[in-house]
Amino acid sequence: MEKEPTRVLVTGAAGQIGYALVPMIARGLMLGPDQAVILHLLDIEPAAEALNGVKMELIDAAFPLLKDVIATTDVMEACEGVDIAIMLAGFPRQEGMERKDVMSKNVSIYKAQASALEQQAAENCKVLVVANPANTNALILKEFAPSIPEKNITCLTMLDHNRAIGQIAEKLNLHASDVKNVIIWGNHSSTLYPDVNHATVTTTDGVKRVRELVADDHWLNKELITTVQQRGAAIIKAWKLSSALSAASAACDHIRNWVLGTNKGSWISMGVYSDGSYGIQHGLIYSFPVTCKNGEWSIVQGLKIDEFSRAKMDATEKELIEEKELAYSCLGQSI
Ligand SMILES: NC(=O)c1ccc[n+]([C@@H]2O[C@H](COP(=O)([O-])OP(=O)(O)OC[C@H]3O[C@@H](n4cnc5c(N)ncnc54)[C@H](O)[C@@H]3O)[C@@H](O)[C@H]2O)c1
Ligand SMILES: O=C(O)C[C@H](O)C(=O)O
Repeated sequence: MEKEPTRVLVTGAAGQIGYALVPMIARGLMLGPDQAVILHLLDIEPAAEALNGVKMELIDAAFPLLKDVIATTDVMEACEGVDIAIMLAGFPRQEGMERKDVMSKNVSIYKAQASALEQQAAENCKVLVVANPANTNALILKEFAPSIPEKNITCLTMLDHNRAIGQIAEKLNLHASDVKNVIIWGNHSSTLYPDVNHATVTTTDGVKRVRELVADDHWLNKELITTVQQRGAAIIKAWKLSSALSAASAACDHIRNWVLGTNKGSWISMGVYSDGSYGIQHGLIYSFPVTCKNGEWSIVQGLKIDEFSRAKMDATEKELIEEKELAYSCLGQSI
């Protein structure tokens, strides 16, 4: 029997990540090659014509898995019955800005859209926030949509995870698929911590630890960390716009792993609700290593954390606590 189509909401769908992402979803890159989809595309009134253009192109591509496209500027209509919500809506930063500089514009969108999702989405809707500041937007969405289970609200750090893998693969002259189990801890910001202490590489001589194979602590503890932390800014500088195809691809990786499960022996990084694991403040949306099974993520437990890692994990936690305060003050509310 044919599976029911999955309804996928993409907010900010007329923007540049939206334009890269919707064909990936319609081709089955997010939910698999046997899962039909109905796309719900939302943008604001000034972008309505562009949104309609995206819809026209989706129809013209005649994707076999795409059963329908709803393109609207009405948030309540867009959220109706959705099983998955990819939140791109917001304003990207420009050269010279930190991601939290777009805070005041963007958090208010997440407060407003929280109640639409709460009222209209399917019961177990999975939410991925991509728009920056991603962790704090997700936190605001969670706080203003109290009936959505906390486990269903996540943010994207898979792009940073893939960036770290890409850098290690280049350094070792291997393919990205040979590298696994890097970790992104914390905030999707310039304080994020790419941890390679548990990462491994598959070589013709078997599985090796990244630290041993790279054998260059200066590169691992300094250059790699700074490159991943600053990669978003480097792309804005080079391309004049923020990353789009890699962000869209990472969003597909995040949802695919969450819904279909992580590969045996591998984890991914996801910004998720902290249950206090690794001493991180309860309730923050913090990036952890997670495995996924039966549509649920769980934080990988028991990893050894050295002093260097602890300090970096605490610094990015501290920034998230400050961002939470700033977000509430932007909304004119106290925590
Ligand atoms: N987490 C990550 O790894 C990551 C990676 C790349 C980009 N981003 C962020 O993703 C966001 C989107 O980036 P982009 O390059 O596609 O930006 P963009 O400006 O091209 O697109 C954003 C779209 O959102 C729409 N929008 C604004 N307010 C809205 C609202 N209230 N409801 C619905 N739509 C609304 C805009 O009209 C626009 O079409 C930015 O905040 C960017 O910084 C995050
Ligand atoms: O850096 C940005 O502002 C965009 C995005 O968050 C990225 O990491 O590429």
